[in-house]
Amino acid sequence: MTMPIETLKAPPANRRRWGTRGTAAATIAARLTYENVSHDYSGVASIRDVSLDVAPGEVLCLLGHSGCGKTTLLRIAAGVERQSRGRVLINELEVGGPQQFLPPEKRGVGLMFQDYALFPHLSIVENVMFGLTTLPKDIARREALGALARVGLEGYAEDYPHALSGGEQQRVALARAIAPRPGVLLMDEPFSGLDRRLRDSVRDETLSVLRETRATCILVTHDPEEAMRMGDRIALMRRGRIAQLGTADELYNRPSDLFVARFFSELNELEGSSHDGHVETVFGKHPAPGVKAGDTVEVSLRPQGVLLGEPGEGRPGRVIARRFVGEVDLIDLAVDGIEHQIKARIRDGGRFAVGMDVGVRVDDRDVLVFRRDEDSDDAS
Ligand SMILES: Nc1ncnc2c1ncn2[C@@H]1O[C@H](COP(=O)(O)OP(=O)(O)OP(=O)(O)O)[C@@H](O)[C@H]1O
Repeated sequence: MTMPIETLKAPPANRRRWGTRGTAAATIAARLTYENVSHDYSGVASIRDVSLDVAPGEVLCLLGHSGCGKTTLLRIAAGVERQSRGRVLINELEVGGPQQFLPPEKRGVGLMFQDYALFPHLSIVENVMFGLTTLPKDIARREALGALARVGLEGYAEDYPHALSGGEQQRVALARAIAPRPGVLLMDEPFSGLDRRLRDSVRDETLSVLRETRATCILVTHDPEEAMRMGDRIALMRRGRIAQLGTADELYNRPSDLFVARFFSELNELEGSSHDGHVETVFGKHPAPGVKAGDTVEVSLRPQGVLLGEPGEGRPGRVIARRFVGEVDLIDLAVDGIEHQIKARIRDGGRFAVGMDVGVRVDDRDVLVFRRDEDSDDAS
């Protein structure tokens, strides 16, 4: 399509900037609680007995593969979906459950969706005023302009959504979500429509707006890095349940099972024998607190924990393939005593040419040991 030349002119520099930090209107953060919530769609379970307490002002990331129930859990808190069992409470008041069911507009909950859901026929400021219908019009307009100023777009108040880039529309959607000062803000994949280059700065600015508003926030994402950057805690979901709840550090360094570990990193599988307090692999002994001799164990090795050196420095190995992927090289290795190839992520890996003999050691912090659980598998 040919665009008229005047619509192609570059945006003024200040249009790319967000507003002044510290100027977003603060809210009274609320506590959001799910109590044994389950949900079925036509008899098929999508949420299974989820209990979760989100503290006032906390940013909690709901993380998981497609179809694991993240959006459904969000919709249940918003009141746009009615759960089959269990209760949702805001500040200890039942807002969805057997006693009462409050509609979305009565819950003090703000929503922000992946597609931003701006109304094309309303101007930017009218879009932001949309959730402020209980206020007199002049006050609603002032609040909306204040929220737009915080995201750096007050100069575009009278424009229409189609004139804005995807990143700017995202900022309008954020302004609209915070303008009514919700106690709880629910965000469904709010950055997924943005290109990678823009995403990092938009995430940081959004987080800073969230901190200023002090709203309690649940943010849905399928991207582990995003969850680690944004969340005070992460709830990793699997098939309608919470697989693990904790800080990024806890989930990454102390994953409760292989599913959680695999979500955050590619893994090499190793044969290992169990002993009291440690396991033994071709790379030697690795600490494994809680493991007893004779336990059936699954041993995995993160590619970033593979250390390469001169032949003789560790287990004999050979470089089979190498690919430079930016910050690291991905190296496939044949290692003496292991039938399958081992993957390594190596900084400055250019010195390891294909065919070269190397010595292979491992960093024990990247050796993960799980006692085998008969029910465990890796599906979402
Ligand atoms: N309106 C619906 N009717 C029937 N089944 C549904 C409906 N909405 C969701 N489901 C099913 O419920 C399960 C959970 O869906 P949900 O959208 O909550 O997952 P999700 O983790 O948000 O996935 P995605 O990341 O792809 O959005 C899926 O199996 C999905 O097919």
